[in-house]
Amino acid sequence: MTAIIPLSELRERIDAIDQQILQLINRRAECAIEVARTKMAEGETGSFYRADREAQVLRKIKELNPGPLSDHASVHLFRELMSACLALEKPLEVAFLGPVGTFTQQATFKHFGHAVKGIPVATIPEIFLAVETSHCQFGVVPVENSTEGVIAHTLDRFMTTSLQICGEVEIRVHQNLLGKMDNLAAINEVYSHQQSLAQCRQWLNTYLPGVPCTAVSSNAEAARLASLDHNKAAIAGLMAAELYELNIIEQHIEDESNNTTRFIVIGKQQPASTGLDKTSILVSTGNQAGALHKILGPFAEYGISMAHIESRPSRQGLWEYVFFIDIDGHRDDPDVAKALETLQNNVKMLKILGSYPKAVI
Ligand SMILES: C=C(O[C@@H]1C=C(C(=O)O)C=C[C@H]1O)C(=O)O
Repeated sequence: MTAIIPLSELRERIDAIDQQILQLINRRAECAIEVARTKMAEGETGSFYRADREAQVLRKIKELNPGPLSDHASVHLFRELMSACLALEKPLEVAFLGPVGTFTQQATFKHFGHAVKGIPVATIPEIFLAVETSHCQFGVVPVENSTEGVIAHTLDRFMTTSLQICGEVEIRVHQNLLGKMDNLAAINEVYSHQQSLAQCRQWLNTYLPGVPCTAVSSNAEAARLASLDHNKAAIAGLMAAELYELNIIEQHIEDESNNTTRFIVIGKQQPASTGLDKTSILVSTGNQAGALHKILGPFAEYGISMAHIESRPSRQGLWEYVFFIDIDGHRDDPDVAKALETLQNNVKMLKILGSYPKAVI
């Protein structure tokens, strides 16, 4: 058995290591400041943030991590370190679906770290607008939920925007029943966003049968309303419980245990290829026979996997549809480029919504 080391000695060791870490992270910060100066000298005017470089840094940390810290913990520490280094220049401004306390805010911090300046915005179209008009450099919007499917508002906005998808984030969504009361019997109404109500439908039918459920603009708004009335409950994340000082009446009330929401980052940047990327496209075929075959053919020909396909009404001709498709790879990767070129000739319209690194954390 190894000898027990006295606590005082261990604390001395930790203090000495902390000093070294502090010096090293500040040396790293100085490098990041130099990177910004170099980028400026090369004529960069926009943000110094680079989605592709950040993904590569985090992947390297995962690869090199010797333990005992988990990969997850190491990557999160470095996520925050990079975020703080980047903010030395000027914190990034990122619009998210507000108010504060939403899952979209959680996704924003998960992707960019906590040194960003998150700007809560009321609706999904307004998030697009904030980035289009350069009020914010990036925006974060929900795009699909594993229980409830796609978020139509987000997909529809892609038909007209010139913004690019620059990243993706996934959040395991746990729903909770929150309120000022301390038992279910006191509840005469439940507020939440319609997606969250849908994710908890069975639970609500079982434990609060007959209690009216009212859809509001966000989970955080539901929590705010619940904080005003002792008989109203909200379904929301734990961040909202803390923010609006609500009791957690019941945790994890989502019907599906793997309930996950995927968010995307929108901006004006086009991240470079990292070797582990995704490309999202929008395709319209017109109302012709064999349309789907014409879309899928080029991907099969060049051996490209498709991660997702979703159809939405085009809003132009009756029964005309557009397809939102996610494929593996970057638009600059040779096989992807060839497949997209072939596809372009097969369809009425092809819009590349963005190539971006696959989520690392
Ligand atoms: C330092 C750079 O700029 C930013 C800061 C990074 C970092 O701290 O590692 C990484 C990518 C950029 O968001 C860079 O481009 O390398």
